[in-house]
Amino acid sequence: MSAQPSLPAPPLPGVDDRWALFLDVDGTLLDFADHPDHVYVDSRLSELIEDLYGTLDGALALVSGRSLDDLDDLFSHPPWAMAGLHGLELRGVDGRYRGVHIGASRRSLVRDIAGTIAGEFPGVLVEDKGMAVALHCRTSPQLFERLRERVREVLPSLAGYEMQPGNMVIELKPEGMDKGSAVANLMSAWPFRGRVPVYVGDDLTDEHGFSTANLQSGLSIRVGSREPSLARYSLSEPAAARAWLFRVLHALKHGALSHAHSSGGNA
Ligand SMILES: O=P(O)(O)OC[C@H]1O[C@H](O[C@H]2O[C@H](CO)[C@@H](O)[C@H](O)[C@H]2O)[C@H](O)[C@@H](O)[C@@H]1O
Repeated sequence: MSAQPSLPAPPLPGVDDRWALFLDVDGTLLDFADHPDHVYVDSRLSELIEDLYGTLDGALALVSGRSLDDLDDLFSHPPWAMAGLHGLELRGVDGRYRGVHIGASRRSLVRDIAGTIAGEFPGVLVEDKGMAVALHCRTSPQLFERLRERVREVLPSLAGYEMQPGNMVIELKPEGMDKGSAVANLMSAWPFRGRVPVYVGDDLTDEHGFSTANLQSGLSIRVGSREPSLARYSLSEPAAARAWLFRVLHALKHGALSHAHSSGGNA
């Protein structure tokens, strides 16, 4: 497959632009670590998100493959809206929870099957996320394709579940929701309704978010260089995404910084 032309860096908002920000977490706001628990949200990042949330009158959401419980721990129980487990869990800015429910016996079946597969692949780590389970191979990336094939084999015994590949991870998750649906859902109500959706993400699951942003005349911003992508803009890495978000905050509050004063490179 031929490479896509390189994507431009995203624009900054004007002070009167009514953006709604949808931010993926791992690989976008946070640099990758070898273990899901080894990531850290420093005070600079949490203050940045808090400030953006206030400046956007609440129109900011995290959209992640992590569970809401995990996001609450990482971001210290924030007030902003969050979609967890790729949209299977959704909590609005009003604190109301809407989510898929999967019974205990099904959860334990999925967990058991994932545990069996991990046992066959030394180096693969199981992350139990409740109704979804992730099999991580970041420390043994050569296992990714075999792991994907093995998970594909067990899918017929897990009706209602689907395989979700990601960055050095293969997940088993209930069908029927994705990040794009979560964004569309949030965009249908206050404080998001009527704003321009701006979706920033790095992974395959974020393509659904890019699609929704594009459909709603918004901005789709890919972090990294994964191809192909529906994104129309790009930032090179999480550090560039964070630097761009600082400039977005400044632009919303005071107008865009001149190039000479902007910090951090992007695309
Ligand atoms: O949608 P996201 O917020 O990007 O979450 C996607 C997955 O992120 C986590 O896994 C990824 O980050 C880990 C920590 O850096 C890394 O070790 C792993 O290889 C990555 O795939 C999280 O653990 C998953 O549950 C999320 O689905």
